[in-house]
Amino acid sequence: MAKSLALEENSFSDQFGDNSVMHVRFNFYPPCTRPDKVLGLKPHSDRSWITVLLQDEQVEGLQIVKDEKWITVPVIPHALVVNLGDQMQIMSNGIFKSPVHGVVTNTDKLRISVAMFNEVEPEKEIGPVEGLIDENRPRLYRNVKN
Ligand SMILES: O=C(O)CCC(=O)C(=O)O
Ligand SMILES: [Fe+2]
Repeated sequence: MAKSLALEENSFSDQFGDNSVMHVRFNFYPPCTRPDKVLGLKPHSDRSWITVLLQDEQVEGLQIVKDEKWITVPVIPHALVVNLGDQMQIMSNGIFKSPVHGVVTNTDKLRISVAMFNEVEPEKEIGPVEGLIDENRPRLYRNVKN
């Protein structure tokens, strides 16, 4: 990803710290009689730098905002969904986006997913890579900790 922006290969990974963390969350969405009223997971963006998601093989539910519209992420058996999070948006000074997404419920089927969040070391400050800040693209984010 760094190379695709003509940066040194380790420009982002240098910011991860020696003790970067991975959190894994198992999500269970029971069937719901009122999917029009009840969300499985409210709209959010992930704070990670990258999230790898194993969706339920049979039941759709994940939606993502693209061009101001909600679109359903299709279920592709044995495929992983790779999603960028806020830490990558910050380090890339807004070039890589951390999309807003959420999960809708289903009237008659339960749904399970497994999300793996890769995050920088908790006490490490991250910020936009210097090479991505210039007069045309000013610094969009201050330095922050996880
Ligand atoms: O269940 C899903 O497909 C998405 C889960 C998710 O966005 C999350 O755990 O942050
Ligand atoms: Fe998420």
